[in-house]
Amino acid sequence: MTDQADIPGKPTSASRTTLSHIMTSHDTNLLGTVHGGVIMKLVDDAAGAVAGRHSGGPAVTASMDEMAFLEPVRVGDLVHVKAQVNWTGRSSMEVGVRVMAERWNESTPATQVGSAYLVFAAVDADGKPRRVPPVIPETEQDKRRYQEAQIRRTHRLARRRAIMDLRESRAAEGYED
Ligand SMILES: CC(=O)SCCNC(=O)CCNC(=O)[C@H](O)C(C)(C)COP(=O)(O)OP(=O)(O)OC[C@H]1O[C@@H](n2cnc3c(N)ncnc32)[C@H](O)[C@@H]1OP(=O)(O)O
Repeated sequence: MTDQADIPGKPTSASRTTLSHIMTSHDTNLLGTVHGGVIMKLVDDAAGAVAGRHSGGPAVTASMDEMAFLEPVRVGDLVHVKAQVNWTGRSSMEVGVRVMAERWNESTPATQVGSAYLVFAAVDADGKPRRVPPVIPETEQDKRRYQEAQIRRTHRLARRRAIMDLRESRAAEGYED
């Protein structure tokens, strides 16, 4: 991999994307509202487009966390999935997603119905991580999101390290689970 300092940065706005979709009866759960998995698919699609655009090539979902469903989504809702790169590491990008919904045939303002944070890894033709351009936050909101993403990154790594340490110590004590 080349040194990241060689890769010019890209502003947040260069890859920010909105994916819009009208919910139909095919999207419902047994309660009659829209299935959470349908929303998660749209979230992954929008975030994947952003990660691909920012990194200039293929990118895969490494994790999805903090998927929050704030309000039920209904048949006939026009859903807008807004995604942007919040933060970049060496080969990974945190993409923040905000899910908005409005009635498809009414001019009332859209309300927020969900949010999520996903980590994508940019990969080469062999599926190995490759370096990504550093994201350049532009607005104060972008800068806040960058700082918050760094906090989430620190917590993800600390949680993973703590769990690995626990497993290693249990294995050393002879536990086989
Ligand atoms: C768009 C789609 O639908 S893709 C389909 C679903 N996704 C997939 O199939 C991906 C399957 N997973 C993989 O291919 C691999 O695990 C990869 C590419 C994500 C990571 O590969 P690894 O060999 O573990 O590479 P490595 O440990 O160097 O991680 C690469 C980067 O991803 C980050 N990363 C890896 N796993 C995770 C995770 N679970 N959560 C958050 N970040 C992660 C690392 O911190 C690292 O970031 P950095 O380079 O910015 O420091």
